[in-house]
Amino acid sequence: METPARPVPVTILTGFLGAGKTTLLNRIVRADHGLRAAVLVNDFGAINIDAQLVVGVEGDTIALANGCICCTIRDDLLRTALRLVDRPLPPEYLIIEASGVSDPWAVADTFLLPELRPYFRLDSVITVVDADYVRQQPAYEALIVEQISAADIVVLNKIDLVPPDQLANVEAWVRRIVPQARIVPATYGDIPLSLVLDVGRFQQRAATPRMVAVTAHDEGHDHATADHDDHHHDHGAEFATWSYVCDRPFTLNAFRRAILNLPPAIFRGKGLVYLAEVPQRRAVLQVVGTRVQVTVGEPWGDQAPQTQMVFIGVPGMIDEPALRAGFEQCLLAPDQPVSTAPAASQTWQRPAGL
Ligand SMILES: Nc1nc2c(ncn2[C@@H]2O[C@H](COP(=O)(O)OP(=O)(O)OP(=O)(O)O)[C@@H](O)[C@H]2O)c(=O)[nH]1
Repeated sequence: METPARPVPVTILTGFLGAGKTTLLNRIVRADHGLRAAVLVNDFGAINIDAQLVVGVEGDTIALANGCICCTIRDDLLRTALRLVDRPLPPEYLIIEASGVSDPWAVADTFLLPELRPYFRLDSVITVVDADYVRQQPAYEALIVEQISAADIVVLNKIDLVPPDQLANVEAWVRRIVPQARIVPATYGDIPLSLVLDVGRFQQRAATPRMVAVTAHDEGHDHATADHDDHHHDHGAEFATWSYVCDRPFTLNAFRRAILNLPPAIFRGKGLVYLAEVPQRRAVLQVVGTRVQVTVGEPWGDQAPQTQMVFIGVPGMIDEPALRAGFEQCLLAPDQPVSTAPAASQTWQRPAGL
């Protein structure tokens, strides 16, 4: 394999489940950057929903599902990256959306391996933070802090959902974890492209030792630092995923009930939904904590209508038969009438206490 004249710049998008990485990625790929970009999307669940939600990439979108590129399917990342540069027309830019459970240090490390180093240049690690929800995940705070600590740029997202004093608190908390990073407040990942692509921030800090500030749950008690070099663990122990696929349509009202009845142990859900009320279009489900969005999206096109959903939650607390039974009850019965009024996009609120 020939070494390219200019190594391909790599941007790693990271951040906890539901923070807004795919939303930001969509903005980046739709923007007018004129680059032949390849996009690599990693979903922790068995189905790669995110790759189906990324639209309009000039080059291509490659899905890496059923594991995390920082640990269980790290070799897939290495092989895929090598295949990209071996193409007759290699990409001019590579954007990687890591799964919401991944450790960005480990993803970055892969690009520093001797196999990849000649072909790629890490440009920056961008960590997307959900300003509304980030402090409400105490069980996963260590991972969230690790993701933030790897950032060259923090996109402080969802500022539309938080009052100014909460925003100031979250920003101060982020600043304590990663004092050297640039922090960019945003709504729906709406930030200038010049702040995220080809910014060369990774190199600037490459010489500094990798020390991660670990914060206590109690605000203001930031304490020791730790070296995270060998942190390639399997996330299977920390997160459980469950997927549901079905070719028959749901009715919207029953689906709404099933989603609002999801157990609190499930804090993330996403998928494409085949709804009887809008059979010709893909409905997109998004569950982040208590917030649920169902958006009526693009026509199914060549794809046969099919519900594909992934749910992520606390291991040992997801009753799969009960979940399956709940969704089977949403299926349209053969003689059941369907509302002729087309279903519009909806926002629902799950009960608090999640
Ligand atoms: N209100 C609000 N919602 C947002 C914002 N940004 C993203 N969202 C919504 O948050 C949900 C999750 O966004 P995604 O972009 O899928 O999040 P993600 O980080 O890719 O999630 P994972 O794939 O689980 O890691 C979607 O319903 C988005 O529409 C924002 O700034 N404000």
